[in-house]
Amino acid sequence: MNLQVQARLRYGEDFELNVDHELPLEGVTGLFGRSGCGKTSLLRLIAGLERAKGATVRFGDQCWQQGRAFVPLHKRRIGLVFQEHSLLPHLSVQDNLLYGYKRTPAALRRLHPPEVTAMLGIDDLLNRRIDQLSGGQRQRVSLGRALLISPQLLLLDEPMAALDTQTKREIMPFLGRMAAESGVPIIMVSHSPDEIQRLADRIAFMQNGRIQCIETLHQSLARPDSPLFEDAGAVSVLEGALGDTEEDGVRPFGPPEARLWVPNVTQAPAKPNLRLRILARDVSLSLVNPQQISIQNQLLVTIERIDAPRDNRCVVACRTEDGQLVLAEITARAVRQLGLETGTRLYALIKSVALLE
Ligand SMILES: Nc1ncnc2c1ncn2[C@@H]1O[C@H](COP(=O)(O)OP(=O)(O)OP(=O)(O)O)[C@@H](O)[C@H]1O
Repeated sequence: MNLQVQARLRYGEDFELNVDHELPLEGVTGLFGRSGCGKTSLLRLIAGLERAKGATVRFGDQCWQQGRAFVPLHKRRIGLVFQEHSLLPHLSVQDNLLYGYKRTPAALRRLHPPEVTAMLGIDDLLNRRIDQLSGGQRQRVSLGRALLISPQLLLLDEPMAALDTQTKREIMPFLGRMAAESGVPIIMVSHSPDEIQRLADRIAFMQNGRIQCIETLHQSLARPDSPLFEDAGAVSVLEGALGDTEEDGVRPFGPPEARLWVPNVTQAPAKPNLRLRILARDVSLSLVNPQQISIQNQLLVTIERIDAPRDNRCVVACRTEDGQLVLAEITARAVRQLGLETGTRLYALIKSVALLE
């Protein structure tokens, strides 16, 4: 099922949103781009908060806008969460959560308070007033309230932008869990590569009011000029199962043929599907199997691509034995001296990994 959006929306002389795309309605789609590129405008158009003349917005086989037809926000059954929470300050957490739930016809309710409060870790807060909550707790309640109208679609406009780094880290696992467990497709505005790498399944890259392309996260990370590399250089995101902590305090990640070890920074139970981020500059390459070396994470890989050098450094894209891509950033001189080329089998030595919970 797809969301079809075709619209032109002009603000004064300087900005025009001009889109004609279909977004798959499955998992998390990130709308990514610089400030002012039109992400929020597109989200408002999808929500029905903005009404562009002549636009078409179709959700699967439902027509939300076309010709004279226009379905208002409250009839689109969309859950909305913005940067700043929009909770009702005079009501308790419980009453805020139930506000939309009670107004949703019983036949349409698919998500219910007990599962949503457990998913977002807010069971203990139900009797508090909104002004007795931290910023992160308020955003979790906002997410809960949006989910409890059993929406067909969740629209998140930088829900973590107003939070400090520590609180963002605290809320990220809840957002991830919500995306995986609620079954509701999510469109999330973000200008943070970090958030996109953690949460998105696909990304619509926006620039100057247009969608440049829509790619899966892995397609985007496989191209050398990915906009997701702006912050920290080239990055790989591996997906795999996280095992239980072993005696010496590390946890296995991924299948035996592509096994990595991660420090036990989390008390999280073993999980079948988690993401791990590796910065390309933290990966070295070796033609021999290094035995006496302190780096524990060594993967047998095959070179798939060597990018043209930039500032005398090359990104080498390597395929792991379980079919994922690990990027290594090494000097052009090392590429030459080791005689590296497409198809070379060698070892990727990974100095540091970060779990994206
Ligand atoms: N109601 C409005 N009237 C006039 N101009 C507007 C209006 N809303 C947005 N704009 C302009 O349209 C452009 C796109 O804004 P929009 O908020 O969609 O961008 P954005 O990508 O979401 O930015 P940010 O990441 O900073 O939130 C900006 O130049 C903005 O100033």
